[in-house]
Amino acid sequence: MKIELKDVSASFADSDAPALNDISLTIDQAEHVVLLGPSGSGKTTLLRCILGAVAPTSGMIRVGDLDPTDDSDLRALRRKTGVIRQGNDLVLGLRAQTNAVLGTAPAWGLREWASVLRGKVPGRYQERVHALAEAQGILPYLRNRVENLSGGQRQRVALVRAVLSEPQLLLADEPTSGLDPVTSQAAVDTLREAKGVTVVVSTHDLGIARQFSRVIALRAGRVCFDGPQLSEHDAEEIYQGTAVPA
Ligand SMILES: Nc1ncnc2c1ncn2[C@@H]1O[C@H](COP(=O)(O)OP(=O)(O)OP(=O)(O)O)[C@@H](O)[C@H]1O
Repeated sequence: MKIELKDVSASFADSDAPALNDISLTIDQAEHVVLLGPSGSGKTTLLRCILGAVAPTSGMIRVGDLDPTDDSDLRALRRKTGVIRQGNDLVLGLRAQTNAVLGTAPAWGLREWASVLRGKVPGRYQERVHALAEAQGILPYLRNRVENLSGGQRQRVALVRAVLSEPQLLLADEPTSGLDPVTSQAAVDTLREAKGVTVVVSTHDLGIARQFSRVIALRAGRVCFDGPQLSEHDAEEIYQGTAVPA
């Protein structure tokens, strides 16, 4: 899905400075993009605006032909989008494998619901859940309740859930936080393998950023870098605050 933002600003009631300040950018259908920027620079807010979870105070957003601020478009947008949130949002009390299939629920019939209620993975998802869980190193934990998993294991369950629903858009907010280098790379590989899917990943990890062909950096709610390759010098500017707002 193509993402277009034009003059988008967003503010929160209890903050003086806008979280996003006049952002205009286009992310093409099937493009893979990394969002960088210091803590508080607006990365999560930008992802939430694209998802329709935060309404901009001004400006225009289109995701495909959908308007995230329009309630009637929002359901369709959410169905087409896989999301990995910071701190994730798994359903406690359910097994990892049940959480992993929850993103596919809109497509379930009675048979799938019956499987899930018995704590099983519906037949048509079994092979893919197995493969994704194996790639993420969480196969041994699939039957565990998610509250008994480590933070990094939960993070990977959230990744499997997001990818399993075969979204047209993947929004991943710091999907590798809390992961060791090996599992972090496996998570990045899974995101990069999502061919034909528009992928937007926020991260603080410059090593991850360098694996993506486009980096968009924010500073104080503004785009301060938008380019294909991130040099040491660019990274220094982004984090020292000397990059000139676009
Ligand atoms: N729900 C909220 N209510 C009030 N202010 C908020 C809210 N969410 C974010 N903000 C503010 O908006 C600004 C941008 O926050 P945001 O979470 O988008 O930054 P970020 O770049 O994702 O940060 P981090 O890298 O620490 O996750 C910050 O100043 C933050 O305090």
